[in-house]
Amino acid sequence: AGDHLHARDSHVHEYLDRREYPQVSIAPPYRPLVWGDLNVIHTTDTHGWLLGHQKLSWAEPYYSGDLGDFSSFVTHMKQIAIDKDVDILLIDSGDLHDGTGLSDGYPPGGVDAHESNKFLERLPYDLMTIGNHELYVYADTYDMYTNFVPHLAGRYLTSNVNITIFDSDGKPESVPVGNRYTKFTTRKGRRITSLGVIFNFTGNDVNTTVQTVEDMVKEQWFVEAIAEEPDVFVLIGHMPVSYDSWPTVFNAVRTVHPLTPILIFGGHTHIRDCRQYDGRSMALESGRYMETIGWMSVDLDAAKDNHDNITFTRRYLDQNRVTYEYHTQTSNQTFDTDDGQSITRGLQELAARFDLFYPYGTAHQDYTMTQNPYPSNGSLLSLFIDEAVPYALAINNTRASIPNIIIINSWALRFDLFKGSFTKNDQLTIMQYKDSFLYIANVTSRVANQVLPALNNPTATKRKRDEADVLSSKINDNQDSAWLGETDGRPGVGRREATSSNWTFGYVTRDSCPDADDADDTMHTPLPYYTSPYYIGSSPPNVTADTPIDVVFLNYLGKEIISILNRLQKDKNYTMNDVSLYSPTLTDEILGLYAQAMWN
Ligand SMILES: Nc1ccn([C@@H]2O[C@H](COP(=O)(O)O)[C@@H](O)[C@H]2O)c(=O)n1
Repeated sequence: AGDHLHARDSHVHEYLDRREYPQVSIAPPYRPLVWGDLNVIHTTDTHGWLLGHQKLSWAEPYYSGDLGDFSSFVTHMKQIAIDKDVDILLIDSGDLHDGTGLSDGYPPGGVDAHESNKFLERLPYDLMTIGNHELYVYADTYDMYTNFVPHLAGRYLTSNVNITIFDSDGKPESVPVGNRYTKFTTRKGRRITSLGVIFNFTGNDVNTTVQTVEDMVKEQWFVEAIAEEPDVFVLIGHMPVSYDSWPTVFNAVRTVHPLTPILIFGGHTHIRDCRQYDGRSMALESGRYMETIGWMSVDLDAAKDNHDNITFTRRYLDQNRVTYEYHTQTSNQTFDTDDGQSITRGLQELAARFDLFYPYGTAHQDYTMTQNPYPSNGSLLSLFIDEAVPYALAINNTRASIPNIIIINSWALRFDLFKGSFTKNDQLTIMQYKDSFLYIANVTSRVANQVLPALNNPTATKRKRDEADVLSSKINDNQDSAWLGETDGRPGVGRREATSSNWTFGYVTRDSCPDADDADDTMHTPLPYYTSPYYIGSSPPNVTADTPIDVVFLNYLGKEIISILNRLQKDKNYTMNDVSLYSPTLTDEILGLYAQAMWN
């Protein structure tokens, strides 16, 4: 234990020294940002990645900035805006929870992201909104409502999300988590009206409410909020800018104000994306996990008193110090602000306090979500469902000798696993949900083996697959297809390790705004991308068709499994009463148990 603590402390100090000088060479942006008279820096789906990406497999070094660096960047950009005498806003589109040890590695009795959010409070956000990950667990929403939202002083917007709170007599009251809308005036005197909208999310916890976007725009408060014409509408939301409900909000505003400029900042699908719903609007989505910082600029003064299309620019910045120093014309010596450095130190201390450097073992290769096909040796999904879950669930389990099939949703896995030390933080970046494994006993192997194909069948999984297809088609749209030719016939091609010859790997975006190929701030070669099924399962046991086996699944999938079983057979009507807990082991413990046993 002494060695471990020593290693942990030296890790903190090494980190603080090392980060200013990236260990590998990374390419800088290739041209300055274009500024307008209103400019916006945008984050979304940060999911606790406040220390950025610290691994060396490509393209991780491109996202190696941390929230302290980002804070310094924002401070410099605000000063540049003052020097240029223009406006600048800082906006976030939600999903602060669920993603790394900083948000999810809290000790028993803690609340997800309570500590990591204290660092976000120190950034000068002008507008923020709520994501679905703020709504899976009531305690998280309540923590946002009580502790986080007040810091935004009326600018945390939840136009269609309520929380039910209880007074001392237990009397419930449903209230907006933040404000439904806000109106404010910028430093340069521009009048802005803002809303904060979430997509039609249905997985929220009891005592939280999500109103559909279609119903929201019919509300009297909405009609009144948009009635007065501002200089510009800035609509933010945890809602994808493509293939979702932004047009409903946009059209509701446009009907009343045919010419008012509209800026939209979306999120949720974790991609770089852009749309223009008309010539006087732009909608931007800025990726995920502190990989991407979005930039939008607009010339509003030129849009006054005419019907012309408005000039917008947008850019997807890689989140690293080289990017930040390039755009602020600073150096390693002049870049850091005191507050930025204090945020970095505080995050490192939090990581040490949560014991996030605790090593479970050493991985001898990378396992990826999308850079290797599923199934394959390099696929994280294969490692998880074929090896890690069967191993971890068999520990101290009296049912381990009964044949089973284990089914999970592949999106429960959230990030790649990289070669090298596998720590508590790595475990939580890959699988942070505290979902449990349930089972239904005595399903014949014949029926059990049909469950997975039926779940992945297009009719049964229409809604989920629609989402998945939209996402993967967007990702494919947004990836240069060049690598397909390059890697064809080399299915095991893995994530590249950092060497001088491959340092340009990263995002290659093609979005749906003008100059569609021109929005990435740094030029890259794309990494491989493979799609995988939404549901995956362990190998079926080698037993006869009428052998009774256990169907094991994540609690997240309970209702779907029951309804599929009832479609596949008519001998028994399954209900939740047939479901029991399979193992006390939760999803966020699986990989640590496996690594401890297999990677030491
Ligand atoms: N307890 C949970 C909650 C969610 N999931 C999975 O995460 C997906 C949502 O994440 P986004 O970042 O896309 O909002 C959801 O579709 C589930 O697959 C889970 O497994 N367990």
